Amino acid sequence: MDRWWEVHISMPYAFATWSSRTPTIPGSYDGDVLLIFTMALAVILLLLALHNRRTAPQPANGRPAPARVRDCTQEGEAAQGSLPSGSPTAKRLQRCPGVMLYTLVLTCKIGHVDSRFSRRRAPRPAWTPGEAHSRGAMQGAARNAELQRNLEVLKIHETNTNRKLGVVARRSLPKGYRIIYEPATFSCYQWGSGKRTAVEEWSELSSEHRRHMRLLHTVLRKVPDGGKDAFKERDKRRLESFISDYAFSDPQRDRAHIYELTCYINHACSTCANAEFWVDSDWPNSITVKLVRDVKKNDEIFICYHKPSLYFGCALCRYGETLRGRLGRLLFIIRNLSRRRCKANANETEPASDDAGISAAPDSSASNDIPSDKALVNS
Ligand SMILES: C[S@@+](CC[C@H](N)C(=O)[O-])C[C@H]1O[C@@H](n2cnc3c(N)ncnc32)[C@H](O)[C@@H]1O
Repeated sequence: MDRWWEVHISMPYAFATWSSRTPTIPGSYDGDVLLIFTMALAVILLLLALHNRRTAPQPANGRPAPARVRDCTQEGEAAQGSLPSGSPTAKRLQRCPGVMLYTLVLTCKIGHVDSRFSRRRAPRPAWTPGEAHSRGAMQGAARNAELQRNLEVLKIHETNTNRKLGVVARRSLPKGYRIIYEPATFSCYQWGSGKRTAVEEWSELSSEHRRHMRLLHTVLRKVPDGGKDAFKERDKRRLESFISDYAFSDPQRDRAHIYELTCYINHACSTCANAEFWVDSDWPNSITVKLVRDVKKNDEIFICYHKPSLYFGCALCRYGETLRGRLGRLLFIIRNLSRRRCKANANETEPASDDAGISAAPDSSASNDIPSDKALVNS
């Protein structure tokens, strides 16, 4: 087969792409099965290719096989017909770039996803938005009261999934209930107008305000505190990526706004989301979040992000999840399993501790990332 190596590369990818677009049934694991199958297929093909290379017939004169460097110089000759197309060297040549390229692509793909997880995580803050307010003392009493009202019914909590933190209901709430009303803590131009002003706006904040935002969002701790001059290209990218991940746009789809509590609500598709939001077009661009169905105590709140380029898809039915999202989830499960095993070994003799008592947090059987006393619960 002349284009043998192309089959190696394209087949698993075609399958993986197809599987990532296949809609999944809510609550089923067929997406994971397809992914595992795809990866297994890829590994089998790779092993077959390596096996074929090893078992390729040796030259009759018993001399050792020529080195790959030599093979590669002979590639041109083979292509020009000076080597017989059926010779072992020519066959090996056909396989070598395919296998190498295939391994490279697969490694890059997996490595890319893995790097998101292997980055050293900043320690979780032991604060609540309420506490941060009182520490920062940058907001008026009215704003504090509003935030307090939000926190009476909601809390930020570890979800024990690859979604990390999420917002959970403290008690049962009826459909139509306004769970959040809060003004933006940070605004800038990010989309629409084509200009990005995140760095300028960040630099113009008072140091008290920046400190407050750092307390709220661990990601921002790596962003320099000083003025614009202190910003390197990497810091600028970090700030802009934070805005892209966490900000809500105003109705004009122009300015981006960061909210203290709403920023922690995770995404579900418009069919599965149990809440909806809207942003006021005028300053201070407050956001309102309202329930569109009844929720029980400890249910996680989901809104639809309405963003076109999401890779993670719906948290409940997984609609829109891409291959990257699936691999991310798979890696989280693998890492969590190994972490649980390590913890179990370490605590073999110690009595099991009572966890946060959040029964409905998704996958609550899995180990908690942060100790319960440090969970972001405003009790
Ligand atoms: C606005 S933040 C939500 C808070 C976030 N979970 C945290 O711990 O900071 C958006 C980020 O949460 C994660 N996320 C939100 N919804 C998700 C979902 N359905 N599945 C996986 N990850 C999700 C993604 O990493 C996304 O970039």
